[in-house]
Amino acid sequence: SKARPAGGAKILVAYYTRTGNTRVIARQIGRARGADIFEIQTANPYPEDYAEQVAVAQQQRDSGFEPPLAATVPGVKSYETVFLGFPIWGMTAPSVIRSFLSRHDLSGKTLVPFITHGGYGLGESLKVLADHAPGARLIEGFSKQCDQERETLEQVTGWLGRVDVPG
Ligand SMILES: Cc1cc2nc3c(=O)[nH]c(=O)nc-3n(C[C@H](O)[C@H](O)[C@H](O)COP(=O)(O)O)c2cc1C
Repeated sequence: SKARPAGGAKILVAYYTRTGNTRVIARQIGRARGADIFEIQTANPYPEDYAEQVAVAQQQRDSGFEPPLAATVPGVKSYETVFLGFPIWGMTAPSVIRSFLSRHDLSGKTLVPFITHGGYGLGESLKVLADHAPGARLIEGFSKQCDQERETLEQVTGWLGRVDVPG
């Protein structure tokens, strides 16, 4: 646990990322507020392949599955404020965010979302937070459009189709 101003509230920054966009924001919040940082991870890794990941994410979203977490936050009770970060997947929060909220009691805490998306907005994600952390004080957070893996892959595929090299 990092040093923080005397009398300051204890802050946790918990985030999930696949391609690193959300991590950039998490680290900046951590630096600026002297907060503890926790990377949310699934016990079983998701597919590396983008198309496979989209299919898994959609299946887990539609079935309401909560994938097991690799680890939980030690001493979550001691935090007064939780910044919670994630990308938008299939117009909502990734399933692992529901797992996280089910496994950590955030009642009485201030919950501040920070969300990255590929251009289609926040979808159902704020409702997921309200439903799965009903005792938390959910305040307006931060959101930002970021690079999309799909777009990068399409552009690279297009470019490679035009590259005239042996092999
Ligand atoms: C499985 C999957 C589903 C996605 N679905 C959406 C979506 O519904 N709307 C959207 O705007 N972006 C969508 N994206 C794009 C991500 O939200 C965006 O690239 C985000 O910044 C990724 O954050 P990260 O680098 O922290 O993983 C999706 C990405 C993935 C991998």
